[in-house]
Amino acid sequence: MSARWTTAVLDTNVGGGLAVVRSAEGFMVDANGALFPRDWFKRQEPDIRFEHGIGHYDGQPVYLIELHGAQALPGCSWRGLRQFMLEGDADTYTILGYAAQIATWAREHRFCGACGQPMRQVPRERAMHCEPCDLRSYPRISPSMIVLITRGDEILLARSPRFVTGVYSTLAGFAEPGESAEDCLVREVREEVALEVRNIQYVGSQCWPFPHSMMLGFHAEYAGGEIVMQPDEIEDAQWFRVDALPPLPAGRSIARYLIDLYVARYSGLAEPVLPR
Ligand SMILES: NC(=O)C1=CN([C@@H]2O[C@H](COP(=O)(O)OP(=O)(O)OC[C@H]3O[C@@H](n4cnc5c(N)ncnc54)[C@H](O)[C@@H]3O)[C@@H](O)[C@H]2O)C=CC1
Ligand SMILES: [Mg+2]
Ligand SMILES: [Zn+2]
Repeated sequence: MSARWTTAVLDTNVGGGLAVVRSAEGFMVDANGALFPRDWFKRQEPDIRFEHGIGHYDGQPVYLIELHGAQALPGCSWRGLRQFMLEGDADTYTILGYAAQIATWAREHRFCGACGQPMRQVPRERAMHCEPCDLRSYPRISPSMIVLITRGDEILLARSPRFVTGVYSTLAGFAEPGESAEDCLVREVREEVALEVRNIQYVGSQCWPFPHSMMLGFHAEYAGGEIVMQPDEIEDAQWFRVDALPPLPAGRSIARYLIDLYVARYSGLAEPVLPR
């Protein structure tokens, strides 16, 4: 959230406001950015799959419009959410991150998981509803733990084969049913590098809309064991001295924040601010 952006469930039958436009190719942008006058956009006869009213930006209603295909409009192009995370301003990224999660959920909950019938948007609530089953589906959020493990002037960083070449990051993993956040953290650390940790401290959280994680960030101290890398998941894991770190994750990630925070505290520098 920011001071300028608040989420809301808006009536799509009311005209006006702004639109963010999404397709499988990402979000539509032109020279003015990713927010379009909604009535103007609808006059371009887009092939709309669905529409949700998602919030207010500077008091103006904002709608998400999802298209069937990546139609080209003059002067417009498509840009992925990751690019906005890396390069966009914080407000635009927050709005599009939220829109992307609503779009993912709306696209994946068109039919009831119990009976297979089409679901309908519930007015004034962010939910899809199956009438015969009286079943509601809400946007999915997946809790994920992320932890920086330290050993004095060394920190543990690892590479997944999915990462950008050369980049090392903190360990992370999705919570399973039946686990506390701390249980999950201990299990993930054992699975990925076979180490034991102690003094688990919660640091802060971050929404990570790729596609719907809620990152819970922790710091933990090394307690024992030798690194054994999990096949397929972990390509490399090493202890790095705080003054000799490898290429790190993007500045807006909580992974980077956890690393920067520890390095700042260890070196007596000013502490960074957790990006939202
Ligand atoms: N914001 C940040 O700084 C960072 C965010 N992340 C995010 O954290 C999340 C977890 O990290 P990973 O190491 O990839 O997870 P992980 O260590 O649990 O392994 C991924 C595996 O978990 C399973 N999985 C996928 N979606 C799931 C879900 N919703 N619930 C339970 N299991 C699921 C799949 O088998 C997948 O291959 C990812 O979304 C990743 O993008 C990871 C590192 C940094
Ligand atoms: Mg992992
Ligand atoms: Zn049903």
